[in-house]
Amino acid sequence: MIAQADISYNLRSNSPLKDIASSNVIHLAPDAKLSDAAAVMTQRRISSIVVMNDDAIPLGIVTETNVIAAMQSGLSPEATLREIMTAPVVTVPAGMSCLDGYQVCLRDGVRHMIVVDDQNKLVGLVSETDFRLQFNLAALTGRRQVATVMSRAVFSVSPESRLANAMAQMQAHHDTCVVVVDNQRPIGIVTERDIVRLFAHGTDHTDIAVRDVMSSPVLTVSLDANINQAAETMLGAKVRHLIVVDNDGLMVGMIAEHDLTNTMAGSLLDLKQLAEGAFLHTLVNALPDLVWLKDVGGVYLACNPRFESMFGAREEEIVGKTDYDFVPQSVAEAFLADDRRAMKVNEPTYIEEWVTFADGHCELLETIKTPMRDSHGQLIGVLGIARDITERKRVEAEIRIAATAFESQEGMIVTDAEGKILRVNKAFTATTGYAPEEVVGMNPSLLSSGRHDRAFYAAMWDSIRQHGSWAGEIWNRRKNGEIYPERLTITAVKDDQGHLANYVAAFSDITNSKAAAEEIERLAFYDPLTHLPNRRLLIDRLQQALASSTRNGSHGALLFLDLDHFKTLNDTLGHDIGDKLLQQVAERLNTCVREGDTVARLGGDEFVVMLEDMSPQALEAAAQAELIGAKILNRLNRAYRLGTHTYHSTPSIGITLFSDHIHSVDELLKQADIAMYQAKKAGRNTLSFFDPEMQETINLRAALENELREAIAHHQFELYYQIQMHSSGRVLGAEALVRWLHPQRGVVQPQEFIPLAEESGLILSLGQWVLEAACIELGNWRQNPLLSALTLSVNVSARQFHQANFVRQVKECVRRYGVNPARLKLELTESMLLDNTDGIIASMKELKALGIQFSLDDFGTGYSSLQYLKRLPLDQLKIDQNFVRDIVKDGNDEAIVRTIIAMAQSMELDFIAEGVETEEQKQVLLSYGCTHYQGYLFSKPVPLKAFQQLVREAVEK
Ligand SMILES: Nc1nc2c(ncn2[C@@H]2O[C@@H]3COP(=O)(O)O[C@H]4[C@@H](O)[C@H](n5cnc6c(=O)[nH]c(N)nc65)O[C@@H]4COP(=O)(O)O[C@H]3[C@H]2O)c(=O)[nH]1
Repeated sequence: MIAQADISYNLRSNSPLKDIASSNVIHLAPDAKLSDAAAVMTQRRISSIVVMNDDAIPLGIVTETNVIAAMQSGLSPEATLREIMTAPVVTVPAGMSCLDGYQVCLRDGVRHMIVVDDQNKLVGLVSETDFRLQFNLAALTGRRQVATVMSRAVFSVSPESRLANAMAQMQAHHDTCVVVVDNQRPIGIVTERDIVRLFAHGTDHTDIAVRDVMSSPVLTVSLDANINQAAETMLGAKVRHLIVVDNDGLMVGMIAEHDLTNTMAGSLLDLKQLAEGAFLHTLVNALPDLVWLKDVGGVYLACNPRFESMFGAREEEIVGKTDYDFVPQSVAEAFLADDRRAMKVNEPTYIEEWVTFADGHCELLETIKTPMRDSHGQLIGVLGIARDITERKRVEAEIRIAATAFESQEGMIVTDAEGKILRVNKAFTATTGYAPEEVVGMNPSLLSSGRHDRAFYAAMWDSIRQHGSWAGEIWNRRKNGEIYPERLTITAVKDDQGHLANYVAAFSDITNSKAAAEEIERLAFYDPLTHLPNRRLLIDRLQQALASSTRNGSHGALLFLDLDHFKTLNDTLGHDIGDKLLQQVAERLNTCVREGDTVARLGGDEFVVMLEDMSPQALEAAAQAELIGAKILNRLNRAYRLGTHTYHSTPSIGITLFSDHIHSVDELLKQADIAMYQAKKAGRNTLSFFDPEMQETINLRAALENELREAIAHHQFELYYQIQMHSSGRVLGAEALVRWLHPQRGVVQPQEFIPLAEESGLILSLGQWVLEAACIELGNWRQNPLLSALTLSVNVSARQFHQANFVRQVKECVRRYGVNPARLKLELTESMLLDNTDGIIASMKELKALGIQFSLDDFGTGYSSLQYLKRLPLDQLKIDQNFVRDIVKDGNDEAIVRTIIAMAQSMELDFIAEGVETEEQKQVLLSYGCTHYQGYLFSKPVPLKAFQQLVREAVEK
């Protein structure tokens, strides 16, 4: 236990030597004489003299012992100090602690210590007394009795003994004094100082009795006195030896100053060692690190509690064992290999290793293995200290990851809570042009482009405050002044206490992606040829316009434009020229409307102009729309320069108004389209407003188309037969005419559905059905003598004939139903023969080769030239009923009929007049040589049975 009071000794023992060294050092030059030294010692009552050169460097020391040794060896008093001094002398630095200094004294067996400065120059001299006084060790060891410290083997002489003899004894025993006793009672003492004094006075010492030189009376101290008292006595009498006597005054020993100091200092050192031991023990046990010591053979010598937890065993269970007793063999071998390496390289070795503890958890340990040696330098084992660095490594890894993430492709800014920039990354510099040192400490607002108003930033900071982050697109400014768009995310970062600590901003320059997005938008929403909004964008805007007109009650208008005869331009001058016209039309349209209005191209030659914010009054709005429509008509009517061509184009414009959500976008577009169609019908190059009645017609048509589709699917058709007669009353054959047996409406005439079937394409399946039905019937006729010689004419529509597989269809029918091909007559119309003439002729020839006949219907209504007709492999011309109808009254028609007949005759074609209703007509025709007739005069088209009856009646006549 260290008493509070002892701490002061401790502190004093730590004070530097220069504090206790006496600076008033008696010194002589090395050339000084032995006699000088003895004289100085005697005069000044000192026991040593420092021998020093002119530079104040101590060269040696001359003590009383040196002087006496010189005397005994017979050296002349004239001998120099260089010859007798102790050299080299023990010097210690002035900054060394008193305790350490004293330990040097003990180690080197010297009683004086020369203290030097950095340049090795003399600072002072420290004696044992100085140490003792400094340490003030009396209090520490005051209770110890003199008996425990004194030396019992005291050399003593009788008063009559010769001094020479006494000196020889002193030298032999390395004693500094000899006690003169008389019957064991100390009566005097002869010290080195006494002898030196004699020498200084030049007294011959060889034959003097000690009684004559001894100091007397002698100072004694009793056996049971404590050393404190002994020390005080010595100090008071300025002596260095006390004779210890028993209660009877008989000498039992001697105590020297050296004994006192040594004892006291020894106590102090013990104390220090004790304290150091306790300190080390506490330290090692309190350490969070694992600490252990193994001998060279790997046997545990010690460990701390933390280490105990690794093996799950107490220190006493670990000591004396090896790693093999606690961990798997491979691990033990690895541990020992590290130990051996540390011992081999003889310096601390660092190892990082994952270690599994007894309780199963793992730690990453950073282990330092240090070879340990004893005070003689002998290797005694390995000291291990291991620290858990699991968390540190994790944090390091996180930091590394964070650092890597920080240096990402995105620009990063980290600010403090006040918004001052703390860090930026390389991507930041690459994007903004600012080096880190230019922005650290600044506010990120230095990047502001000026494109956003206060409200924008206020909303941004509101979001960060409320939700902890903000993300969006922002315009910023680079160092070179260029403004660029970036996608920015700002996140507020809080510390462990939840206080705002930083803001982290991550951004990427989206100049390129924005341009790409704009390009994509352009492609998605704009027509690449004219750069006008396309249908999608128009629909989008129309929806918005509808919503806003509903809100504010204003009208809007849709103008649907179609360029008249655009197809002809394309076909004649080519698509490039057509495209040029479209581009110029687009430009002109744009000049006709206001900023907020939309000009769109739907495709082909169709444009739509959408006008907004027109009058809430329908009539007024219509007038406004008409005005714009007229303006457009006017502009588009002006001549176009298309390459080298000057071209005139006219549009047909349909207009419809809108003011609320009653009509959908699609309905409105359809209305405008219908109106445009009306304009076309009205002669083109005009504008027409949408007429609801027309829409009704169109709706009906649409309904009819659906019904027709159904009818085809469910075979709601029947063939009627109109008889064809010879002027002789002989039946020639019939024309098959289709009828729709409508479930509600009854028999529907072909005029009501054939044109629609043609337009919608349904004519293909309908035509196929007719052909098959006709062939089935013709097949049946073949077996019937009444009918087998008759010809059946079947109407074939243009679209039907142009089908690639039409010839095959006909052949297949003829084959399947056993038709005599010569009895099948296909009726073609003149108009259908205008396109792809060569293809048609080829098909006709192929069918004709089978024996199938061809009749040209409606002859005379078209523009067929004789030249052209001559190329067709026809069998018959049909004189259209329009000419027959008025043949009796109209000279014109009569002339036409005669011409047709003449043509047919010249081409050696058969000919038949249709629509013959009266006997008169028949007679006129007959007078021109026309002997074949079809018409109500003979019969209307009738169902099969009725037709057969007709034939029967005709035969019977
Ligand atoms: N006023 C009057 N009319 C007469 C007289 N004689 C005949 N007709 C009518 O004139 C039309 C003659 O047929 P088309 O010119 O081929 O004209 C046909 C033909 O172009 C077409 N058509 C009829 N059936 C078919 C068919 O199966 N396929 C195709 N593609 N078209 C057909 O429908 C048109 C009309 O057929 P329908 O209504 O049956 O009308 C028939 C017939 O009833 C007459 O003396 N006076």
